[in-house]
Amino acid sequence: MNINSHIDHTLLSATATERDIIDHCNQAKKHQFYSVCINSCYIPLAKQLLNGSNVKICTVVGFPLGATATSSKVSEAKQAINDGAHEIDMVMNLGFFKSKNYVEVFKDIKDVKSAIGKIPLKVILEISELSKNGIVKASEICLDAKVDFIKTSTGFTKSGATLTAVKIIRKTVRKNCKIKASGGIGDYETARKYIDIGVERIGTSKGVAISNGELSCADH
Ligand SMILES: O=C[C@H](O)COP(=O)(O)O
Repeated sequence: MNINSHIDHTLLSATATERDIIDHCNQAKKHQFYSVCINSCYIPLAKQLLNGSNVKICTVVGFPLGATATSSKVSEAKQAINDGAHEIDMVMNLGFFKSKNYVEVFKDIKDVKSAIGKIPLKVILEISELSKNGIVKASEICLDAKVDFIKTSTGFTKSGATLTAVKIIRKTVRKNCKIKASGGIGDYETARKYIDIGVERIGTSKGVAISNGELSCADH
């Protein structure tokens, strides 16, 4: 199984330089990752670097807190698509969610989904901040909003993806939504475990290590 085709090769650091982005995009082309996942300021540069390749551009919206106004998230998403993004990863409004203001959580997501049309939308739940019941409820809201992927984590909190959380999401959404596991996935064996339980996409800043791990496994 070619795990590289499941990887969103991620570089979301606030201090990422143009040189870093150039190197990142070159890695993505060399390893044929599904996409690069980068901050929106670098979409034009990535578009230029990836022109003619199969590597897609994914960016983040309302990242990493999810606490920006819905209108800001919509505007961010539209601008990103205009600049060349192929997929949008938005962060759910955790404050609204913990306030049990589920209608506003839904509207926040639905407004972005409506604004971007057929462009795939992934919604980041930030599972480290949620109970098991919270993961179920957030997944149900995402289902109602007809998002394309549910994504586990930003990678910017104390912990990231867990197999347990992915299993809860999958049990909730069944085959009605894809799952992206992200945050703390740094080696081939771990990435493979997520793929084996039905995760369609891996968000990771360690794509090269994972890819090399697959190669060394294949050699044995
Ligand atoms: O997918 C987005 C995450 O930021 C990647 O997290 P990571 O740096 O722990 O691989």
